[in-house]
Amino acid sequence: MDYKTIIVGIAGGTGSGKTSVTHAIIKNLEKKGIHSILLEQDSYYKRNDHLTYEQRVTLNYDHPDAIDFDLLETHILALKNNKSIEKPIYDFQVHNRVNRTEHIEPANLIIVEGILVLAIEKIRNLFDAKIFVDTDDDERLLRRIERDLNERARSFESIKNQYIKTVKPMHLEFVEPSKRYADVIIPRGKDNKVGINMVVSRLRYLFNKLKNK
Ligand SMILES: Nc1ncnc2c1ncn2[C@@H]1O[C@H](COP(=O)(O)OP(=O)(O)O)[C@@H](O)[C@H]1O
Ligand SMILES: Nc1ccn([C@@H]2O[C@H](COP(=O)(O)O)[C@@H](O)[C@H]2O)c(=O)n1
Repeated sequence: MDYKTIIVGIAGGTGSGKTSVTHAIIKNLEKKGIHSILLEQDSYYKRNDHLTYEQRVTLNYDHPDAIDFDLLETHILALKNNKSIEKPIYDFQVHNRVNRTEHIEPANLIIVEGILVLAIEKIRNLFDAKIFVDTDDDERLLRRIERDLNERARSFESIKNQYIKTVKPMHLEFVEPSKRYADVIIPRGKDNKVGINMVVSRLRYLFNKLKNK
């Protein structure tokens, strides 16, 4: 293998534990002196400045068209070519990007996390390792309800309506079928310490190979 940069994709349904698993991987690698950078698919939701808040609330945020995958691809390729990027910042409470960005410097290890990152062919093809976090639907839903109530300023009614109208159907159409592209499936999310440690070991191996070239 001839890596200049290692790019890892981490997908899974909403509430599956992708973010928690990703942070566990990053933390474990950091302890071993390996710095990685994270691109969250959520940061790449398209701007909807032309819509009112009431209109933005009703959008389908689980369909691939909601996300600017062209910009995500451009940013992954820029980092791979040793160039810095300005990562967008998304605000879930107002359903829109904010006017600030986060400056990200290149690193040898890039992690791209999000519900659809394995579903989109041109993004999937950029990954050296593809991971799917697999958690039971009922647990994912319970976690999502709790999180959206506490962290995303949503009402129970809005969470329920969104789940039935868009989240569940898009999960069945796009997210769940993308599991077939994964190299590694991590059941149960962050509680699966063995699975996480195996991924960390593999990434350390690839990183050391890259460093010693
Ligand atoms: N194993 C777990 N047990 C209990 N709560 C969890 C677990 N994993 C994640 N959570 C919680 O569930 C919510 C969603 O987890 P997160 O890692 O953000 O998932 P995702 O990024 O897939 O939506 C968060 O509030 C998180 O703290
Ligand atoms: N304005 C928005 C944008 C996205 N969502 C939901 O976020 C979910 C993806 O994030 P996870 O951390 O759960 O993977 C996705 O299922 C969207 O429905 C939203 O509710 N509002």
